[in-house]
Amino acid sequence: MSNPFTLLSSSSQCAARRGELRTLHGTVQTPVFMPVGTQATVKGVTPEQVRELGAEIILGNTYHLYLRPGHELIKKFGGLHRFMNWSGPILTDSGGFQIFSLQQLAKITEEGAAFKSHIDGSSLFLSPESAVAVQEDLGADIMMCLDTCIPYPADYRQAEEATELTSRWAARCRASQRVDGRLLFGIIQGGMYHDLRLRSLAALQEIGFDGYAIGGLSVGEPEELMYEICEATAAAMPAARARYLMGVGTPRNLVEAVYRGIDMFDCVMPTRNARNGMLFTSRGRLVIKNARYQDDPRPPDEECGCYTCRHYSRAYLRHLYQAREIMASVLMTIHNLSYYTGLMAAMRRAIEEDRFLEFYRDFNNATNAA
Ligand SMILES: CNc1nc2c(CCNC[C@]34C[C@H]5C[C@H](C[C@H](C5)C3)C4)c3nc(N)[nH]c(=O)c3cc2[nH]1
Ligand SMILES: [Zn+2]
Repeated sequence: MSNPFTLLSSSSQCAARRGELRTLHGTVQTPVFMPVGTQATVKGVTPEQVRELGAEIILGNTYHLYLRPGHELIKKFGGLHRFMNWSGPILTDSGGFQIFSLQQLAKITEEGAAFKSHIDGSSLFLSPESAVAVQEDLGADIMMCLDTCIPYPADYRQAEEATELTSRWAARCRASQRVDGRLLFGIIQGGMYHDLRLRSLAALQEIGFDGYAIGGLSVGEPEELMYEICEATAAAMPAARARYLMGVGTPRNLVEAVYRGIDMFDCVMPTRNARNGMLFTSRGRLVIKNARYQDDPRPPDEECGCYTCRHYSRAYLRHLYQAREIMASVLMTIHNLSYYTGLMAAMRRAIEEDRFLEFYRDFNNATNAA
């Protein structure tokens, strides 16, 4: 299998690296942040706005689309790209995480995961084979194996059993995949146990995947522990393949993880927090409903060139938010996603110019000062 990832340059100072990932719908520059489009839309913004604010690839989800409107309907409409009018790459998660985060409703067996729909309570089942088939019906460019996301904390035996099941499911995902140029990533589990992480990675490499994800992090563990597991696992992952840290994270998390050699990220924070009136800026976070912004004429972030920062004041955004206007979510989502894509572009440039350590220090000084 040819390798879709090209390593363009590596920092001489740390594990940060600059690459590109070729997919059927275009090439993605890494490190990259992938905005989340849970139900076939990046909430509150059009695909044109998502493209305009700098996103190259978005994330969809098997679990939600499997439930509503159903992957057969989307397939009938030509797949997720046509259905949602997004012509760029799409990565879909397998649904493993949702099934386990809806823990109380799921029953895990060797065969797969039986669970109750959170929409109408109907009984559903996802096997490794059906999870891959649904992602193929959706037309995903990058698919994720069905895995068991180990909760935190978990004892060694629980983590070991779940990790070994994830490896057996990964082999079934790979074996059931159609040969049509779409990419399939394996997901490393292992809980917070280094030996299980290495065992999980070795089992996935034995099967062979187009890229590898670090799963089972950002599940409530202390940030320092997330960095420790991320660092040790990334260092053991094949340098020639893309590395995806699932569900991460805050701007600081992204910088710390790129420093440790991660290439790809997804997180609901920029979009979800925007809808809750929380803005990310180069000077730290800004909670727009705070009375201090009532007559503040400045844009959210004076160093940001996004549509929202070019045209609107904090006072106006606070007014919209207090008035529960739809435009509040639209404008603040545009800013937060622009901030995230801007941060990734700045990191890509810093790695290209081999000055990532300087970038890392400046970022910490700016956000610590806030
Ligand atoms: C937040 N921390 C975290 N996330 C995680 C995810 C989901 C990634 N985002 C996809 C997702 C998840 C939800 C919310 C949105 C849309 C859709 C449903 C797909 C992003 C994970 N997904 C899988 N398959 N396995 C994990 O171990 C895992 C660990 C995570 N740790
Ligand atoms: Zn902005």
